[in-house]
Amino acid sequence: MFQKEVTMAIALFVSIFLLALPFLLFVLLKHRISNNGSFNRLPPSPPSLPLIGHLHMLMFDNSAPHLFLYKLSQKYGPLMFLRFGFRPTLVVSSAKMAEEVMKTHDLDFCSRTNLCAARKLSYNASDLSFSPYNHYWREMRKVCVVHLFSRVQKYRHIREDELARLIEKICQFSIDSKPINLSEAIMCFSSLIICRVGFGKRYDEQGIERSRFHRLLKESQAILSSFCFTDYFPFMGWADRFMGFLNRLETTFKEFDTFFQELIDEHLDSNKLKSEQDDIVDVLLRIRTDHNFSFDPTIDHIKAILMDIFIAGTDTAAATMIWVMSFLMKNPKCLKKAQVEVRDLVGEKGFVNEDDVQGLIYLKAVIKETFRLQPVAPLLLPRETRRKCSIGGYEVPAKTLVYVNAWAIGREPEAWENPQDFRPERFIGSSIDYKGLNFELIPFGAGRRVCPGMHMGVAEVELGLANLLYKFDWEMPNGMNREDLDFDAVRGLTTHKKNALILQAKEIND
Ligand code: HEM
Repeated sequence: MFQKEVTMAIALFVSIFLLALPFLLFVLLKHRISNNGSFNRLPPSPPSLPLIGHLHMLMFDNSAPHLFLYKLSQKYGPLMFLRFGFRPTLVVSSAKMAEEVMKTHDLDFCSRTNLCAARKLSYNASDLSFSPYNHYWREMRKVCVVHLFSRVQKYRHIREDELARLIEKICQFSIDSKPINLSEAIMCFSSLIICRVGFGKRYDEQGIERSRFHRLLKESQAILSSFCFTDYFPFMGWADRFMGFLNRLETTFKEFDTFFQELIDEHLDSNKLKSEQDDIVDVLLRIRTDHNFSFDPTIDHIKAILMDIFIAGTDTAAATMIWVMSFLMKNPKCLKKAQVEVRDLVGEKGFVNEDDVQGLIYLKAVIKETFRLQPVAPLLLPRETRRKCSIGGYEVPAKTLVYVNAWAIGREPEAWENPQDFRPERFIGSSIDYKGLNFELIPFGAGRRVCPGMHMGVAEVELGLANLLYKFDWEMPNGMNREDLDFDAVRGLTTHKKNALILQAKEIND
């Protein structure tokens, strides 16, 4: 899809290029002059074409963006400068440079860029994920961390309840000796948790509301990873309109807005605001009136934060669980070790709770190793430089789009002994963690923009996996063996496994 759009973009360009050539040469010359020759000090860059820069390279490469950028960085180094249309882009591909960007120069690199779809869906960047670094973001993030993201323990009963239901579902497949589509079951588990935590609702698994929720989630993910001309060529808004992108964006936004408005109205009507078991909509409505903001918070601000939770919180945890289970299936020794650990620790109790999970050293190491090899947001979220700055001996212009390639960093030979092995043991007894302090492992990012939902996501992943390993033995379905398991990924905001993980579960008490 993305490639088709890029091909059309290039076709359009070829046709207007010759007409616009004199004007473009003038703009280019002016740009060089205004940069005062600073082009010489930019990080290394592959040869580029006039106007489109390096966009054509994306077109001729079939791989996902993090793989494409990784391959290029092998040749041009850990700091690489690209230009996608009119947008200067910096690609960071080593732990050392990531530390420069997200720690030493975090204040210069901690803004977000103004991308067309993200701006619209985030109510003009009134959320946390896509807001530029400014006073609004600082205040909103502080309030959300204190009142929302710190409530991990409050939602423990929801996670444990949904897990019990997931286990029941898998047991049924096990009794019927039928293989289960684990990808689907885990996605369902994760989205039920986020709906209950976020909106206080348990959507019926087959219900209309649930399919509405899923359709909106899929559409928003697709739109956010689609190619939009204006993001790279500011004067090409007409092309987005012509290709129907703006209509699609407007329709999706309206559907979202209606969905959130209905949720908010229901919460206001049901007068739940003083309830003990309040969900995130309740909390947001309450802090809107109780907290002394320096700006006037509106219902649109609340909707924007809900959008964040909806998009950032739903499938990240599920994708992580699916990748971990895939890695374990491929590596039966690791699977066995993880199962022995959890069964020894929990004994006959019948269920692993969140306190038990704290004692699981090997499983935590397996999760870290999976994050090293397959972070679910391999390019994190793109950042933008707030001003011209120097890094690694090079100069980076203001308003440069910055991609930190966490996927490339996880495979960096300098950072790991034998980076090609699968070997969770490397993390046992090691102080390396994913909390944003060790730049060789940054699946949640680092610095001011580090993921605020990390603890919520990890709680769900650890609890879910511990129980899947405790309750069941896992085998490939009839006719398949471990060699058939692939690790192909679909490109998108979150990297999902391309082919569903279908396994045969066997309850250990059988
Ligand atoms: C395993 C699960 C998760 C992973 C791997 C993950 C990963 C990430 C990454 C890589 C970023 C970008 C960090 C950066 O730019 O440096 C991010 C940002 C963010 N995440 Fe997560 N995330 C997860 C779960 C969650 C959950 C459960 C929520 C909410 C309930 C959430 C909310 C957010 C928000 C709001 C941001 C934007 C922060 C900002 O720009 O200020 N995430 N996440």
